[in-house]
Amino acid sequence: MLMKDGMNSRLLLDCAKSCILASSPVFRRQQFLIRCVGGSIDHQPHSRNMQALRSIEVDSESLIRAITPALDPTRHKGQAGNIAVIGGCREYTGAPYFAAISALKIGADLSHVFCTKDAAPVIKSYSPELIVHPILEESYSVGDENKRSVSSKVLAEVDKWMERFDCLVIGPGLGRDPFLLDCVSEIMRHARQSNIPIVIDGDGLFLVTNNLDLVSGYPLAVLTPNVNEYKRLVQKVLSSEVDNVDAPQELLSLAKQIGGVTILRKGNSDLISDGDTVKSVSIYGSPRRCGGQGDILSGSVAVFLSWARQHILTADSNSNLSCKNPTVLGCIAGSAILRKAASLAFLNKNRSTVTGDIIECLGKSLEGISPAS
Ligand SMILES: NC(=O)C1=CN([C@@H]2O[C@H](COP(=O)(O)OP(=O)(O)OC[C@H]3O[C@@H](n4cnc5c(N)ncnc54)[C@H](OP(=O)(O)O)[C@@H]3O)[C@@H](O)[C@H]2O)[C@@H](O)CC1
Ligand SMILES: Nc1ncnc2c1ncn2[C@@H]1O[C@H](COP(=O)(O)OP(=O)(O)OP(=O)(O)O)[C@@H](O)[C@H]1O
Ligand SMILES: [Mg+2]
Repeated sequence: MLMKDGMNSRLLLDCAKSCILASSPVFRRQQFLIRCVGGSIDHQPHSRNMQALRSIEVDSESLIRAITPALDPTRHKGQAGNIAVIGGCREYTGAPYFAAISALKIGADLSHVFCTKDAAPVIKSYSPELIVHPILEESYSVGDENKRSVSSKVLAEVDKWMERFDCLVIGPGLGRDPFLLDCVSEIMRHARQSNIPIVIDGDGLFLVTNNLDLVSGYPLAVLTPNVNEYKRLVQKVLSSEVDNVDAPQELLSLAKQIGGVTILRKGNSDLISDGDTVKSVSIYGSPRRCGGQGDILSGSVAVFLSWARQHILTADSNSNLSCKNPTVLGCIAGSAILRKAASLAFLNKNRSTVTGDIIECLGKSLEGISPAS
């Protein structure tokens, strides 16, 4: 293995782990299967693409060390982050929980969930750590004549808290009920007026793809599409099918076309662009694809984005970060921490790894890069 300039021992350890795992028959079979279905699900099957990805790979560990705040005894509750997840309905209670608890496990001080009335007791029962607001309503529980008043009530409830949040995560487990999505559109408009960053995932992406004006031209918006969500976004915005040969260029065009929002395209490498620059995070994660990993990512990105914003505001001009966009920095850091946690969880649990196991490794994953003391 060649030692590159500046490659530290941790990176070498990562490479060594990757090599050991890459030589295992199960993992090789997995990679083979992924390549077989290549074009449609994987955005790095082509050698041209792989070369391009290598050239835009970032040193995520240095970046994480730079933006992670010290555990300083002079700081008070809230200064390390107050995050709100808007999601959780009759069908889905796991996704908002995963996103909100991940924010706390990364190091945010407070994590809220705004969900439907049915989902709230369930989410509360998962964890006393979360602050759960049972305020959203779906069409089945609201008569047509009440829609306007219910909608104003929902918005007033969220507005009471809005200014206190460092970032909103909109969409994990939100569902697709039209009335609920109308209310969430209003919440997004208010967040935007207050200059609060928004991470949009899951059903939030379903909403935004059909209403691009909600995020278009808002530099504090982050979209985190998975393979299906990305396909829908490309079809809608670029009026074409996904191009797996020149993935970075396509992502750049997409982000630019939506007015400079930041997009994190999830896959075997995570690709990030704000329409100006493209970065890749390819550090080894896990071959396990259990549902919920995207939810961990959205909660993690929200915290790192808030920290990056704080860092940029307070750092002197000598700060040696090559990129100064907090949304891009948040995406890089969130992706790297999730992938490291997934790899740690997989080392212990192998095929039985589930999302909860990965969440339990988030702290260790960050500690390995930026120790608390
Ligand atoms: N433990 C949990 O609680 C977890 C909950 N999760 C939550 O699940 C939600 C969906 O996220 P996902 O990742 O399954 O969406 P995705 O890959 O686009 O779709 C897959 C296929 O399903 C279909 N489809 C989806 N919704 C539909 C609907 N309402 N009605 C009809 N069809 C629908 C979809 O169809 P299409 O959109 O292509 O028409 C596609 O074929 C989201 O809120 C997420 O946060 C996850 O985070 C995992 C852990
Ligand atoms: N093929 C892959 N190889 C390695 N890692 C991957 C692969 N696909 C996704 N990941 C990792 O898993 C994370 C979540 O991506 P995924 O596509 O599972 O999101 P999702 O479908 O939105 O998840 P969720 O089930 O939470 O909705 C990505 O950020 C990436 O780090
Ligand atoms: Mg998802």
